[in-house]
Amino acid sequence: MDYVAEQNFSEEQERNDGSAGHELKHSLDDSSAGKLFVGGIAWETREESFRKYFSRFGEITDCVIMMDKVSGRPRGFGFVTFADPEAANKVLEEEHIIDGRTVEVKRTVPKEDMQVKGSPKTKKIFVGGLPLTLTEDELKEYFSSYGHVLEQQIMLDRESGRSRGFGFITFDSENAVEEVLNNGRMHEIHGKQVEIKRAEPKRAGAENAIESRQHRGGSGSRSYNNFGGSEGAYGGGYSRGYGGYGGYGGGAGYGGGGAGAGYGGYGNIGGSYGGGAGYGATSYGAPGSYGGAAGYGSGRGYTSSDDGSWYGGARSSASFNAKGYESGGSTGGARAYGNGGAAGGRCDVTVWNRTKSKCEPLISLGAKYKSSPEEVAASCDVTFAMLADPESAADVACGKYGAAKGMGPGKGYVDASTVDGETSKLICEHIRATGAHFLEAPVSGSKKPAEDGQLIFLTAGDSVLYDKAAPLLDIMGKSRFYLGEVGNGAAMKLVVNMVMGSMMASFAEGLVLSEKVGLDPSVLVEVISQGAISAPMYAVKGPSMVKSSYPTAFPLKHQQKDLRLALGLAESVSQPIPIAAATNELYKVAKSHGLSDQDFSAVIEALKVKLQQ
Ligand SMILES: NC(=O)C1=CN([C@@H]2O[C@H](COP(=O)(O)OP(=O)(O)OC[C@H]3O[C@@H](n4cnc5c(N)ncnc54)[C@H](OP(=O)(O)O)[C@@H]3O)[C@@H](O)[C@H]2O)C=CC1
Ligand SMILES: O=CC(=O)O
Repeated sequence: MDYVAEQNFSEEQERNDGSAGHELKHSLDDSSAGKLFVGGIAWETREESFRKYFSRFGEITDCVIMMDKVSGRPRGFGFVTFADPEAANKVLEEEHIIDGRTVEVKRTVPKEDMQVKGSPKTKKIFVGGLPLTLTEDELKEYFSSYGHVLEQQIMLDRESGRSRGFGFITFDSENAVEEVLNNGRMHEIHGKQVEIKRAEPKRAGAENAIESRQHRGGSGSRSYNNFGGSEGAYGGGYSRGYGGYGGYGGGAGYGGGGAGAGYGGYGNIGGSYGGGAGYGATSYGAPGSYGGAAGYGSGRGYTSSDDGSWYGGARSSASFNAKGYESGGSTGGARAYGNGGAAGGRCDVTVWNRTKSKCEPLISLGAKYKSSPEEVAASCDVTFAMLADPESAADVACGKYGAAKGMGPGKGYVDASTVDGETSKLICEHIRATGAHFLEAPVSGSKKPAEDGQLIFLTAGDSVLYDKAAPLLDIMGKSRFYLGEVGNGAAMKLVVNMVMGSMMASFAEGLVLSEKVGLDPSVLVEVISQGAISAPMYAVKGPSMVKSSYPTAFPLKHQQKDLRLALGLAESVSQPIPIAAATNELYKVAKSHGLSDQDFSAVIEALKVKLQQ
């Protein structure tokens, strides 16, 4: 039977992992009588107003709104502790609206109570944060001191065969599990702190996860995908509506078959659980991350109360329809098909692509088709676009039959294309002129992360649309950043891709040079993957680069476009970026050798050409 990690909740961990600079004044356990969990807090709510609101019920001894440690943004939930437990009881009797948003208040439960009530006895444990080089035998050896190990398992990435940094141990008795946990939740194995949790049958975990999604979508409340470390825990123990995406790493691999459900979670603890497709060998989105809301995208049963739409359809700038997505080219298309994506039945999808045939796979899965961006936008509440470049993005949004023509008050346009800030602002102007809202939302993450719902959205623009589109973004992505004014999302994306393009070029140089001096480039890939400069990108692309094979995930022409736009961005602030400038030249050479539509890793061919000359 498959298992998921036990879901329990530790506010202490939440604070340590995710609360920016808030002192932990007292533990969850000694304050639960007067302590309440508050979920669904508006992004704009500050601790001051939060405290003020609840102070009408009695004296508050502590209150906190949890912050995402990476983005510094609020995570949509917090805690308030009253000196008198009676005050907490009063709070629980009423409905609460803070800054225009109905919040959900629940009683907290002491951790040990929760474990007693919520943790069935089990002979199996989940072990997360394993050193990637640890073998199953070594794992067994460590735990054998606690009891007889019947089975040991380290989960491997399907594509690379590498450890995903987590696994399971099955003992022959439940006592052994208790022994392990009596020695603490964190154990040191081969010099690394690993996390232990009770495993429980997958069915329960999956149900929890689905429940979470339904709650989220159904209530239309904000999504909590950034809950990170305690996300799964949170859902399990408290309010399953808030982020309970149970388990580890999910997405592609473990849990598969629609049960990314079981293994999502572990967003921001830091470490390297290799969560989801992201950390596994499938992408280069978020090394070292636990995968955020991994599994989220891949779970079935999510229903959104918001209408949305995507442009896209395979290889298009399609637009999707309410409750759906677009797909677009390599990335967009993948999203629409991927893991129970819109076309997989969770959302109504309307698509458009200038090449209609590319929409066919989506149409066959139930998507509606409209014959122009204007028509898509007119029929949907939220329209997503993902176009090749600034020119096509502007044309599809602002052109003759462009989306802006179909927009109006109450609607929203989310542009996920990678473009420069100026283009984004231009599109924004056209959309806002109709009374609609605009959000730029370029993504980090390629075809596979898109399929697995593991994209990272870099958004900026109208926050009201950010909130509205959040449930849809969370189907497609594992995390989202809201970066303020239009242009900031574009800039962030360009900086990220500037780094990525240079990393790839440098890696390519290493491969070519190693071969030239008589080394085996495959060994170089292995050496790099074990050291401090390892990156999922190298592990994923390296083996095929060694074989001169470049299956397209991120087209080389787009990488060069991004470098070009990054150079423009740097120019606008007189910032020298000499590495990126040289890298750009290399990609230009690759393009001139007909490699535009190959994966950007094909940039290595430009070096081969040069060296031969
Ligand atoms: N692929 C990836 O890994 C990632 C891509 N991105 C970015 O996302 C965007 C899309 O990338 P990707 O899907 O890979 O690109 P593709 O080249 O695969 O797809 C581009 C899409 O744009 C459409 N298009 C191009 N020109 C026009 C035009 N003039 N009018 C209307 N539609 C047009 C194409 O239509 P048609 O099918 O008819 O040619 C196609 O649907 C790019 O900005 C890219 O930088 C961001 C992150 C990752
Ligand atoms: O923009 C490309 C990506 O992989 O991210």
